[in-house]
Amino acid sequence: MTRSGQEYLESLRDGRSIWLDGERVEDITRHPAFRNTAGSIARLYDLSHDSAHTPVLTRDGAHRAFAVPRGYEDLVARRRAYKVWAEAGFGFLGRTPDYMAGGAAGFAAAPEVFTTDGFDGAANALAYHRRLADGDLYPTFTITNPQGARTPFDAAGGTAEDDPVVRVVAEKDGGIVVRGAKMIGTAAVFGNEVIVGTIEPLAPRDVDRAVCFSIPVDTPGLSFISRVSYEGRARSVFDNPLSSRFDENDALLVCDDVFVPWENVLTYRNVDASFGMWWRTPAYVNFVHQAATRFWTKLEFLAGLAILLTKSNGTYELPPVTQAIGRLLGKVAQAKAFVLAAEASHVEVDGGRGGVMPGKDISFAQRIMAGELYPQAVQEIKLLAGGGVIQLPASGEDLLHPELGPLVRRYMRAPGASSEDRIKLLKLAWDALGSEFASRHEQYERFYHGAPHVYLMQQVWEGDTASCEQLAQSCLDGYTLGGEPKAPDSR
Ligand SMILES: Cc1cc2nc3c(=O)[nH]c(=O)nc-3n(C[C@H](O)[C@H](O)[C@H](O)COP(=O)(O)OP(=O)(O)OC[C@H]3O[C@@H](n4cnc5c(N)ncnc54)[C@H](O)[C@@H]3O)c2cc1C
Repeated sequence: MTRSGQEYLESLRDGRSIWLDGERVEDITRHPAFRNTAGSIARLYDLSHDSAHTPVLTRDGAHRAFAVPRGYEDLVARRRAYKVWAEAGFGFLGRTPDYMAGGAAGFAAAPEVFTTDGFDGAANALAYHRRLADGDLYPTFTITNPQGARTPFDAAGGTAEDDPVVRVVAEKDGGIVVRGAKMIGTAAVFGNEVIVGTIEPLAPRDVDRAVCFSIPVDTPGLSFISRVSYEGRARSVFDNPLSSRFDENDALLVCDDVFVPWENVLTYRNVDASFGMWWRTPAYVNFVHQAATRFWTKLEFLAGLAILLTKSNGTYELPPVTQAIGRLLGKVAQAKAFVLAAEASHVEVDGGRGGVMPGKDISFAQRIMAGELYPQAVQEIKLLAGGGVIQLPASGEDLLHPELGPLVRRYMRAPGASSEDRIKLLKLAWDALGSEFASRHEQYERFYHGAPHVYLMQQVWEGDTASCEQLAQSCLDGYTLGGEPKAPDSR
């Protein structure tokens, strides 16, 4: 059964080890650096119990993202569910519970990928999916090795003993002991379970690092070292409307000799399965389905912001400004088209279990489009915004000050809008476009699905280079020096 927001918040009060700025955070549901975002996530859970949204968000009592899609209609239904939560966070909550839920459904669609010589993780992968769906748990993941420690540490001049990357250090009765760190645990501090794994290809000698497991966030020895909290720095919701409520957090995950029971282990000392679990199951493509829907929503929000901003600045009707809005709407349509096209080009999942997944080449290409398009859209809107987003009172409280308030109200306004409305709009715009929170979002959209040198190469390896090449070659084959043109081959 889906949980209520209150049940979700209670699940976070479990003694988890979260460090922020030298402080061990006692209760993230009450701490000023986390509580509003925890509340925003709780509202997502409550939406599942809102009769207007229940049929869209749930299926058989669980969130739709946990269901293994069996056909095109299921993919469309899942996207509609993704869209409801994406809109609730205006596209700024990337790792809502439905993100990894789709990944878990991907594991369940192809569990045979987890069966390897020496360790069979298939039953554990299915149990992981069932556990999450039945408990409506919030899963997240950390599958990136800390920069600077990617090659085996001893090969790079350190000792294997000092390797900072998560690795197996011992086998014990009933499980394994792991030690090391992973980056970047987005929203991990808000989750119930976290997957620790590896998405990059590993060399055969990396077997100690070739492990993937999921553990409860309050597991002894597991801690999270948070980056600076934008929510914690926010002055108020009026002053920082996005960062004060949608700061999903990023944290370094540290396993200090963590015991992991065998039933939580998905892959064990196997470089091929640890890599393949993301790529040979629909997990990654399912991630993109959620992320692409959220990205489309975020662009809708940004385009809307640009329209409101330019209307408030009195520039909306100027043809070059209207054209810039047209360009932004074109980007929105492009983002939407990737979602619809990936669904329309769905394929059956290998293994004959009857599952389907969004088309791989279009899903993979979405990462290229989004990583390039997001910074362009932000720049475009900043150019339209001008200086008003900077020339703002330090706090909305200035409006309430007995001496200063009347001055602000008199001199900071636009035709047809009160100074309060204009300041409110401009503060929202700067939080979305220029704040530290906004800057993190630019980095997020560029990197959260991997770095360009990885996904661009992958597009070539996985893409249909042959038919593109063949089409160009058929043109070349159609004429010769001094010869008669031939009729093109029918393809
Ligand atoms: C905001 C944010 C949130 C994230 N959330 C998560 C999360 O929740 N879970 C998770 O597991 N990961 C997460 N990540 C990590 C993300 O997966 C990685 O940042 C991404 O895979 C890139 O790896 P990297 O950061 O090590 O960059 P690098 O691989 O170091 O790449 C950085 C740059 O170095 C250059 N470069 C490096 N190697 C090469 C090469 N071989 N050839 C050419 N150029 C190269 C390129 O210019 C590249 O753009 C997040 C990242 C960000 C920024």
